[in-house]
Amino acid sequence: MHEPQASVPHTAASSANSANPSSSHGETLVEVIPGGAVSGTIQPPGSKSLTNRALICAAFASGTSRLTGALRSEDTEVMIEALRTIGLDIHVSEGGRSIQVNNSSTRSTSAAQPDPHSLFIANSGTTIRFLTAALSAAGGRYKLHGVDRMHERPIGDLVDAIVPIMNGTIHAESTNGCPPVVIDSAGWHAGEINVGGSVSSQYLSGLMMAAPIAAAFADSDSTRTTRIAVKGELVSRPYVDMTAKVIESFGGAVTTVTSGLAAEQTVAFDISSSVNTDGYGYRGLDYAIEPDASAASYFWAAAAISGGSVTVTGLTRDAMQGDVGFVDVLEKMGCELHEDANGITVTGRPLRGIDIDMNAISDTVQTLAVVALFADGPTRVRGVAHNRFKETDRIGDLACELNKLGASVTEHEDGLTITPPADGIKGLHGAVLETYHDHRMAMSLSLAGLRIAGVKIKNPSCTAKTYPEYFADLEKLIGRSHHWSH
Ligand SMILES: O=C(O)C1=C[C@@H](OP(=O)(O)O)[C@@H](O)[C@H](O)C1
Ligand SMILES: C=C(OP(=O)(O)O)C(=O)O
Repeated sequence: MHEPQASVPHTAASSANSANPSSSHGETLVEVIPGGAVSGTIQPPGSKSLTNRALICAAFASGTSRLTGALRSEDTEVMIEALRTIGLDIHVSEGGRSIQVNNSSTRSTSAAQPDPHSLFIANSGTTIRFLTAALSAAGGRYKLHGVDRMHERPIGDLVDAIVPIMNGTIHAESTNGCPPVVIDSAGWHAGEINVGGSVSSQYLSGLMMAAPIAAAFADSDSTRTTRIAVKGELVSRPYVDMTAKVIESFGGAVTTVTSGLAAEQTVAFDISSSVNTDGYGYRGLDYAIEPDASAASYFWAAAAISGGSVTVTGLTRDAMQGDVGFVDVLEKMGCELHEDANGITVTGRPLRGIDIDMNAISDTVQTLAVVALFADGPTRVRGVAHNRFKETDRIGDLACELNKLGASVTEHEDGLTITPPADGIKGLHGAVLETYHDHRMAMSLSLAGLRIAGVKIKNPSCTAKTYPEYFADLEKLIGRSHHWSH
């Protein structure tokens, strides 16, 4: 797998609502046809973050684990393929929703292996960060590499955190501490870990999940507690709380420490695990995965933009994913919310611009930015400097594309201000928009087409990273076809 591949539908070309193809430059474009209020009920596929966490824990758990409601997409496929490469027996069924991880097989994590395992992880941040930590703890020789953009996404803070506690060598090969990552490890030794948290929370999450793996491979201890302290700021905090919950489901224990820390340490986590008789730090189990809350943001946004009413089922405020908090952002903008045991409904109302810190829910910034085009005044997004290190620069590139639609978007070091035209929607117009191989750019920008004619999204198959069926699902929800052109 080298370039994202999507099973995208080409249905609209023959539909009554579709227009004629408007581009013939050899590129695929998708255009959502403007129409009325979007109302309906939908359930997105499983959470990427939970699927990849559960896969890591299951791979180092005793016995068999069965994950249900899992996500099948490029980001989870590269994780599964990497785990198979090191010897895991993984069966995928029910269209990817069910994943069985059998741990009766022998993992190939011996430091004596002659050649490093070559693990291709495309552009999956969770996969490379979680595996770097887990495999350095398990021991063995690996080279983790991906697409060009992955080799520009930082991992230096994670490598620097591992060096002092690992027996062996680990280094990031590209400039500025970016992948490929080369590991030659005989496992971790005991000791406190310090990690930077200002670029990505995934480093900390990876180390937390790796701690029970390291304990399992230690000769002497059958129980071990590892302290992992964060130096300075910690971004995307809800993902760390999610990590703690997954670790606990698979048999570990996590305690949050906020006092008695050294200078510069802002928070620490004590991860405890006991190694069972099979020699694993985790215990296999049946594990149900929530629908993806970041994916849900597009459908809630569709209601907000169009003045409709959309229910996303399978997600409530009790969800483990912080991104369900996106509904509160929409409420702040004027939308109405309704929650019951079944899910959360957003009903669109006249939208007002807001000033909001989105550090905790940064994957929904692009969704919000598109909703903000239709508000009565400017929206200022703060606290998301880390969005520059994702699939693309999600501040600069986002501002560039929104400006093409007629809004006035200013870039700040930590976010952006989206100012809709003075004459509102009349001042917005269609454009051909770049997606920068960023699934969230494609999914969010396409929503502008719900109310603006001629919004054409380039290379929509990049949604395969986390949501291969996105445009098919959107089409079902909005009840009319979008139009494809080549
Ligand atoms: O831990 C996770 O599952 C994730 C953490 C976030 O990354 P950062 O911590 O880099 O913000 C988020 O953007 C990503 O999509 C998934
Ligand atoms: C940032 C993202 O992914 P990752 O960091 O896991 O590649 C994302 O899915 O928006």
